[in-house]
Amino acid sequence: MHINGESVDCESKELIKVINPATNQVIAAVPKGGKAEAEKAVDAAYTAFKEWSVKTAEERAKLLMKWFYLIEENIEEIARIMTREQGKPLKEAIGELNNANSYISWYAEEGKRIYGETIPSSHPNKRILVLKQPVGVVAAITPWNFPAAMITRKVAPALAAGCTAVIKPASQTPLTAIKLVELAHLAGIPKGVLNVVTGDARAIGDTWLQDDRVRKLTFTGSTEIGKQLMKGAAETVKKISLELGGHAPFIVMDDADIDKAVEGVIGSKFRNAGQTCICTNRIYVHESIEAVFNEKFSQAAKQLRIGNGLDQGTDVGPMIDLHAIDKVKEHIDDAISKGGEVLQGGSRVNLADGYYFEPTIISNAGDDMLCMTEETFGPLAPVATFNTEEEVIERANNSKYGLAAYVYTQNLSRAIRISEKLEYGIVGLNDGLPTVAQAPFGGMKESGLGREGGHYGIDEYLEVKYVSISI
Ligand SMILES: O=CCCC(=O)O
Repeated sequence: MHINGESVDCESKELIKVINPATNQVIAAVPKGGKAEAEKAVDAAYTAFKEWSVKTAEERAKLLMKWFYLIEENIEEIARIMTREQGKPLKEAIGELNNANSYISWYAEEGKRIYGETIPSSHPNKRILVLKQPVGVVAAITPWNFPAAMITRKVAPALAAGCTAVIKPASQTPLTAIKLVELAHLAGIPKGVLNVVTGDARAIGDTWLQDDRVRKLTFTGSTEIGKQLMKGAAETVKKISLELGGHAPFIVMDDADIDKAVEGVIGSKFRNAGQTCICTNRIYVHESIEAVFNEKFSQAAKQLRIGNGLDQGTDVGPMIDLHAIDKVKEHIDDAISKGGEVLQGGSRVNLADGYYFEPTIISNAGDDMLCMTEETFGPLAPVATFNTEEEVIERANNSKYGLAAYVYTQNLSRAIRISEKLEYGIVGLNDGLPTVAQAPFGGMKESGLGREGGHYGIDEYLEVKYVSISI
């Protein structure tokens, strides 16, 4: 762990094993921190806030950019760490790190543009001045599927805004987080500004929820845990951002460029072995193009090479663990029992004791199937058909989730109509990979609160204050 600029152990001396999902081998162990370590991290962040928050944005940007360049210089090494603890192919790990780093450079600049406002007063002898100020200590709880990007997406705007942070990375993927924080210290980011505590999620999370010095909680993970954190944060009325579950529909209209749609859905569905919150979960294809779409989609999925992410040429790595595999199997069994037909894949792959699963396509999907109503979080692509635009919009919106949706069409009016009607925070219009640092990533309904990325993303770490001046 890293607390107050130092690499530290935990009081209990207990350890958590880190397992490579490609081999099921233990590759490292990290301290199992708890309440004591979580408190120490907040002590450090709270103390560091006093000096960090009054630095100029320019000074903070210089340090953030040094961190950016160190990540860039060490990208291959960090990517290997990520692939070994998380499983994703090395090329995806490098892609994630470039994306993660782009949040650091983007926010290093954006921190310089935290503009206030002056508001004309209704009293002739008054002036109103609006200030934006850092919220204070930020607690970031991050998931295993993006071990770097989910951290920088939170802490880059937080630090640029003048906040300090305590991070709890997922127990499956703490090594990338530790490496990133080590590099931050090497870059000269002062001690206490960025702290990482590994260990018991419940003990650490509860400690931070109860601590009123923590003024902001930011979390990416399941809707179930997000709801618990939201309740916990209410005790001390913290600001919160939640990036929760998704159940993305991928709509292919009859006028779509089918090759482009297939390319889009392959990326959107199978990257990270289907384990991203904006992965396509259910596909709706116009009934007139079903046969040709399914043929091309199956052919493309068949080309994907499954293997250890460290091996050259691997397209799809292992899933994170057995639990993840079981959920995919459950969704496939349920779909088959309800009339689904397996066009491609469908089975676990026995390779080096790892958690591999074939990219799987199921046709004849019905709205009553688990995979059409719940987030699968794995490489399963159910394809359903539809007849009219109104019908598909209604079916796409019929979900408690509202994170990302995808639409493929070449008709401009239709593209705009559908994009406006989809109840989702992100719409990929002829675009299967919409995530970038300058755009406001986030969900509607039970997919979350707040936005990460773009100028919206820094507001999450700022308080608005107005000064009423009588002259
Ligand atoms: O899983 C959530 C993040 C997905 C992305 O960054 O595109």
